[in-house]
Amino acid sequence: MTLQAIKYENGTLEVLDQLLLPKESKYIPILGVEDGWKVINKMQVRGAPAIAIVGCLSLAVEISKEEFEKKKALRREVEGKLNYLISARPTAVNMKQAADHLISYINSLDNDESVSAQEMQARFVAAIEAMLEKDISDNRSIGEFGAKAVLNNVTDGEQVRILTHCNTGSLATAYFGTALGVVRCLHSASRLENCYFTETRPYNQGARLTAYELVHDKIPSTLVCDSTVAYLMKTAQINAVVVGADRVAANGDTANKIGTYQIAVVARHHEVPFYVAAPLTSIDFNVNTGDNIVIEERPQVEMTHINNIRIASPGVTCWNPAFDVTPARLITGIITEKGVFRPSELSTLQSQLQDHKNTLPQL
Ligand SMILES: CSC[C@@H](O)[C@@H](O)C(=O)COP(=O)(O)O
Repeated sequence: MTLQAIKYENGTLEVLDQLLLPKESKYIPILGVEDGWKVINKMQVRGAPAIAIVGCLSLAVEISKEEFEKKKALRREVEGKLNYLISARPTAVNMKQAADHLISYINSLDNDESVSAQEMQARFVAAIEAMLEKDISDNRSIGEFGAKAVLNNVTDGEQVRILTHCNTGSLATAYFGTALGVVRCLHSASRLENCYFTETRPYNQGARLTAYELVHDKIPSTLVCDSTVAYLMKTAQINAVVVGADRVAANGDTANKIGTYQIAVVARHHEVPFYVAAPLTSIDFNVNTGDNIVIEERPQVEMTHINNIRIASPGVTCWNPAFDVTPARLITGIITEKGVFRPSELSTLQSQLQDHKNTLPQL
């Protein structure tokens, strides 16, 4: 049984507090948008797809409790609150894509005179609830396409050694995961020899969260320090690197957890294929290249302290960017729910992105 970080049922939402993991598994009740914004901003919930799902579900929780006599009032509230949720963290694009789509949807319901205020409210909440199921099925497809791509490069029956970074599993998505979904698929096909994964300083998504998931699922795995990657590739014959994404630019440049770029450089040096696994909602066709992606900078205290204990010398100055951008030329393929694409093929995906939008409630 894979971990469930987001629990939602009939207008009630709880999220696993990822700041307490692995010491404590405690769920936080989310009573509305303000709670949703806080858990995202404090990184109690993190990972691009999970941020979007929790943000939108927090809105569903809030508006489910309200009564709207006028459709315009509902539309205004939805638009204002979605824009507020986008501001919780800037780099991952999934919340923004979800907000844009939901705003178009609420506008279309508002303009449709046959739809009452109550029906508009119910249909809007149902549209958000559908995101959960869609994320799970997209992750399964990403896992299958990714496993196939990795296995294409090895002989029949050979087991593979994968390296991943950060946390991209059930804790970062609705369920199953993206890059970690690929690892899960390889493992269930008995084709995974080992999954190596980095600590991912300073928030330690690897040591705390990926370790928690892999141990929980009994997947063969080894934790390495971030600084071990080059030596690992020299000595362990890694078959592929698979990482997630927070925002993929139209040219394929990819923003992901800090440290991803240096892993891609090392992978190229050692001729190891480097894959990005991400749903279509992580691709931002409005941004031409990675130079235009805003990189979030986090508080210094995340570097100087671990669990409130100071590890860095007092008075030191820190720089704590949460993400970096891997240039498209270092990326072998982008694994999506529609298949694996070279960065140069991304433009052909734009029409499929339109299909994806059409699978959500018809506008
Ligand atoms: C499926 S999660 C993909 C990315 O969001 C993930 O790799 C990552 O960088 C998460 O960063 P975080 O700062 O923990 O939200």
